[in-house]
Amino acid sequence: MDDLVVQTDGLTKRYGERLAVDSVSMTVRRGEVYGFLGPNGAGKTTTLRMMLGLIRPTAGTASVLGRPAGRPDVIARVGALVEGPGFFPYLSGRDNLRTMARYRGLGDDAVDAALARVDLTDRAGDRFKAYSLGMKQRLGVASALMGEPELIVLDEPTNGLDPAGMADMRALVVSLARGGQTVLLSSHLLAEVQEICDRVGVINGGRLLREARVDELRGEATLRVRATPEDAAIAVAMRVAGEDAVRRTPHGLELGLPASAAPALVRDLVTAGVDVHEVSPTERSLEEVFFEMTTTAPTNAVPTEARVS
Ligand SMILES: Nc1ncnc2c1ncn2[C@@H]1O[C@H](COP(=O)(O)OP(=O)(O)OP(=O)(O)O)[C@@H](O)[C@H]1O
Repeated sequence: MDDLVVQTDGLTKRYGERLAVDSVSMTVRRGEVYGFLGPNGAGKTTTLRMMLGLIRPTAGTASVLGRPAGRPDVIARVGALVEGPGFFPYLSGRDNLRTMARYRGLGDDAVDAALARVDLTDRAGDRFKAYSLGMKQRLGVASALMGEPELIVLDEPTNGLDPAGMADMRALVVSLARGGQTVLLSSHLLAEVQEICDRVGVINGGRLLREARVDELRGEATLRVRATPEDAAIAVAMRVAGEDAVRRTPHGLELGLPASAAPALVRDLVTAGVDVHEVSPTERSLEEVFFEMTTTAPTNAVPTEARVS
């Protein structure tokens, strides 16, 4: 389908005994920022390398822009920064990019546009070896952006950056997607993924545990309410939110309502003679969801009862 930029089906990579990627089926849609999320060693880089045609899958398939991964006509439409490109230390940033641009059949205009995009124009004449880590990282991203590729694949793009550099990189990724490009990035930083991604695939132990929109993963927002008498509060809450959307917890009531519903709810509670002590919106962070997922989901580990002691 045209709006599927990446589609993998049962993608698997085995290194000897180690199953680095275990039957991953994922989809990246046109124009989105897709976060490939997982702890160190989860299988992110290996999956990305298979998508780019850098390594062969042991089993399964990956299609990119509707074609089998790694075909020359696809490579030209994909920009990637996976495990850092090799830059020449004694060449300037601009000359490094020019060398790559020639190889890809691109002109100097593509180099200048990419340098401007990552805010490196002023320092483009400096030797690569004199760049800070953040500038090196930005040059790497610039190399992926040359030629306005339809899909940009970035492996841990904020790795090694300071907080300001990370914020710049996030803003850049968001602006790329706004401009119509599709971005697939891997990260182990949940807060980052939560902030900039539209959809995420969560991978652990080589397995794709879940693929969903960030807001779906986090679940619906709820309102936590402490009010007395509680029975009267429950009656009002059920009328406002519906019977199924009211839960009694040790910390008070939890209602399946967004924060915007709080003022009207408080008015109704007070009108019914209920004392309201606290109303606070609660939203699970992706970190909580991720932690739940990676600690409760089945893994490749041998079940305890099957172990021989
Ligand atoms: N060439 C290789 N030979 C053997 N094992 C490998 C090879 N490449 C990766 N692996 C193993 O496959 C597993 C997945 O590695 P991968 O680099 O894909 O993880 P990752 O999610 O990208 O981790 P990180 O965030 O640390 O980069 C790891 O256990 C790793 O040791």
